[in-house]
Order: sequence, then C-alpha cells, then structure tokens
Amino acid sequence: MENLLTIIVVISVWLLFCVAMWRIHIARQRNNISADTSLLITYASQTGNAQAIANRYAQALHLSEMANVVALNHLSIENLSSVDQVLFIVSTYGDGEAPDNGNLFIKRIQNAIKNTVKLNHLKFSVIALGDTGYPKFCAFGYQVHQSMLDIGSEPNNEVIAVDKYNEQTTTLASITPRWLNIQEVNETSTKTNSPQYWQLTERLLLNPDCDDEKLFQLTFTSIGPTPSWQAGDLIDIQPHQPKAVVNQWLQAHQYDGTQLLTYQGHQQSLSAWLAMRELPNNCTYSINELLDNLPTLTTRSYSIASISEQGQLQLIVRLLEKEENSFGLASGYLSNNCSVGAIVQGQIRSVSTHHQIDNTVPLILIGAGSGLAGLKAQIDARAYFKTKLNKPTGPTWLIFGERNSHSQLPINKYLLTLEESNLAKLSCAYSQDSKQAKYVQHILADEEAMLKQWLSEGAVIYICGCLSGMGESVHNTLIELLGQEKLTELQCQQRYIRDVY
Ligand SMILES: Cc1cc2nc3c(=O)[nH]c(=O)nc-3n(C[C@H](O)[C@H](O)[C@H](O)COP(=O)(O)O)c2cc1C
Repeated sequence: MENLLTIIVVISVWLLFCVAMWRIHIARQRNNISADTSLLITYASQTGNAQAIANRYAQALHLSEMANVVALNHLSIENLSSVDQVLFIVSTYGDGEAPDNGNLFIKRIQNAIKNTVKLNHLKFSVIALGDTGYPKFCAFGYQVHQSMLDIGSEPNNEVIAVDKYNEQTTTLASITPRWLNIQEVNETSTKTNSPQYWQLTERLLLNPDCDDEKLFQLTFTSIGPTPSWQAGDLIDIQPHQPKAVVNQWLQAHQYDGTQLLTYQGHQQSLSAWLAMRELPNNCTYSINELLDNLPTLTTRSYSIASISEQGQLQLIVRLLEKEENSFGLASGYLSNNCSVGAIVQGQIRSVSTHHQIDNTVPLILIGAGSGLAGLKAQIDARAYFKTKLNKPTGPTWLIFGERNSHSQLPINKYLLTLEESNLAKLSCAYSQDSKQAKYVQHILADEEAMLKQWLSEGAVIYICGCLSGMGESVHNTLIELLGQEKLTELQCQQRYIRDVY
C-alpha cells in the first residue's frame, strides 16, 4: 500500500514537472523570435489572406508558426538584425494603405534610417496582395520593398504582386519566390480547405416598405458537418450570374446552353458551367475552349453574422442596386436570384486578428447597415459565453446606424430585443429621421465622456461596416476624441479592431 502511494506521488510530481516545462517552452516561443532563426516570415493582413499564406509557408517549410511568423507591426529592427532572410507577405488596404497590423512598420524603418541603422546583411522578398480593381494596386507592398532598399537590404527579386488572391485557386507555387525552393513546398499538405456548400434556408427582408436599399438576413445550413468558425470570420461566396444574363449571352454568341460538358471530372450543362464565369462581350472561342478561357467570377467576402455553435450560418447583405433592375453581382445573387433551398458555395476564412477579444472586458461595437453582421456575431458569441457556458461577461455597448427608426421594422425590432434581454446597451443613429441626419460618429462625439470611461475600464472597440463613409468617419472622430497616439496604443493592444470593407 505504502509502495503504491509512493509510486502515485512520484508519477504526479513527474507529470507536474512535464506540464511546467511544456508551459515554459510555449511561453518562450510566444515571447521570442528565436535568435538562431535565419528566415523570418512576416505578414500584414486585414482580412486574413496574407496571414494564412504566411502560416502555409511556415507549415510547408517546417518552421514554427510561433517562432518564425510575426505580424509586421511586431517586427522590430532588432528582429531584423538577427536574421538573414525575411519574407514579407503584405496586403494593401483602404486607398493604397497598410493593413492595421502593419501600419507602424514604414515609420519604424524611417526612424532607424535617421539613426544611421543599416541592414546590409539582410535579403528579402515581398509578396504583395492586392486587387487591380483598386487604383493603387499593391501600393503597400511596393512601399515595404522600397523601405527595405532604403535601409540597405538586398532584394532577392522584384515585388511579387498577386491580384485577387483566392485560397482555392491561387497555388503557393505560383506566388513563391524562386530562392524559397518550391520543391519543399508541398501543396497538398498545406491546402487547408476543400469547397464548402451551404443550403439557403431563409431570407428575411430586414427593412420592408422603406425607400432604402434592401437589407436581407440570410440563413444557411451546411451540407455535411457544420465547419467551425468564430465571431469575426468571413465567408468568401462564389457568385453566380443571373439565369437571364447567361441565356442572353448564349443566344448572342450562338452556343447551345443545354449541351453537356465534362470539365475537371464533373459533367453539367454549358449554362450551368457559365453561371460561374465572366461573360465578355467579345468571345470567339469554340465551345470546347470556353471553360479553359473564361475566368471564374471572383468570390466576394461577407462578415458572418452568427457563430458555429448556433448550427447555422447567417449573413446580412445589402442589395446593391446599380440601375433599375440591375444589381451587384454577389448581392444580387444572394438577395434576388438564389432561391430558398438552393445550394451556395462559400469558403469560411478565419481572421485571427478579429478573434482576440476577451469576453470578460467591456466591448464597444460600432457599425452601420450590413455591418450589423459582424457586430451580431460578436453579440451572439458573448450571449453563448454567458447563457450556455454560464461564464461572466463584460458589458456590451452597441452604437449602430441605420436609416429609418420605425420600430416595426424587423431590424429595429432585433436591436430593441438586444436591449430588452440585457445583451447590449443600445445607441442608435438614424440618418433619415431627424431634421439633421445623425450618424454613429455623432454619437461618439456626444458620448465622449462615456467612451473614455469604458476605455479606462479596458474596453475593446470593434467596428464593422463600410470603410468609406462610416469606417473613415468613425476613425477620424476617434482620433479627434482620443488622439492618434492613444488610438495606435489601442491598436497595438488589439483593442481597436476594424472589420471594414
Ligand atoms: C476596404 C478594402 C480596401 C482595399 N484597398 C486596396 C488597395 O488600395 N489596393 C489594392 O491593391 N488592394 C486593395 N484591397 C484588396 C486587398 O488587398 C486584397 O483583397 C487582399 O487579398 C486582402 O488580403 P488580407 O486578407 O491579407 O488583408 C482592398 C480591400 C479592401 C477590403
């Protein structure tokens, strides 16, 4: 008996020792970029693409994500001094600007140059993500490249500019600089997702009988097991052309839409294939050349409005009306053309910078219109934490802008239930109601004292909605009220998070 007790005590002490050593090892990895690292991968990413690529490289090159991958704002001159090679993977945001987690880097390099620092020993490559639809294509990537030249580092190659990166269609091989030795990059082991399909089960118009652009809440269930995601994640939806557009195009170009075509192992009618393709005015391809030559429509990203624990995926989509009866491709597809019961292809994109919110601290949610999606997911996450897991949560303050205050509108009914069920303190700005239009930034200015009080209690600010207009006005108002320095400090502490598009 005594022997058995001794054995149990020895095993327990050994286990405790192992756990302690493991925790020390993890803590070290978190705090340090290891000194003997010769390659560092750094990313600046607003919506998760550049970060996902950085992690795919780390995986493919058998590097530690914790020790070798770092957000650009966390990359110090000392880190750069201690490595031989740096791979920058940076996207461009706003109007040719840096993503929020990379916006301190250029200044840091410029300051180092002023202090006569040189990084001559260092070689680097920049993979720049962007979209040619924006006037300043990959501008931030080019700025990073130039800054590194200015500080004396040697480029391995020109900037690799990637247009409309898509995890499903852009292979690592096609964007990898040659020196990284592509042989080592095992594509299949680093492909994270296979296509996901969702059935539309409900479409609810949130603002009926209004003159405004229509706002829809869409509910989907997953085909197959529900994948998991967190509040703050996005979904990349594959849009489809309206049927009438495909038929018109087929007729104009004299193709038979009913003809069955087999492509990449799947067979369906030409009409079905073309629904997902760009349809140019001039097209002289033979029917068998079409699928190799017409590009697939670019996916569109939407903030997810629910959490996976609810077992369904929700989106809140504003129908973009271009001219009478002509709609935005993706919003038209989701709001008009795709019938309830239809299957939609959509890939969840994890955005880890949106995840790091401690449920116990106060949360200030700010947004307008379809930005309700990202805010609702945060509220749902807190509600789940509080009611299902029985854990204490910090208070939530929702500052929200819509056009019409009519209390019978489903959107306003939803907002009121949040207050009634104590899920959030509510401050609404309605732009079309009062004599003087009111927007969310006006609420911030009116409630300056309360805003500062919440921040002094450790609040996180989370913004979701359109960047031009709401996002920029809120950003500028916060600078006026708090000062640029304080806002940068909040950003570095992950307490100012923007999910704006
Ligand atoms: C609000 C917004 C602004 C953008 N501005 C630019 C831009 O000025 N130039 C550009 O090349 N790409 C721009 N993009 C495209 C992104 O760089 C591109 O989608 C990229 O894949 C995003 O990568 P990330 O997820 O790592 O942030 C913008 C995207 C968004 C959502």
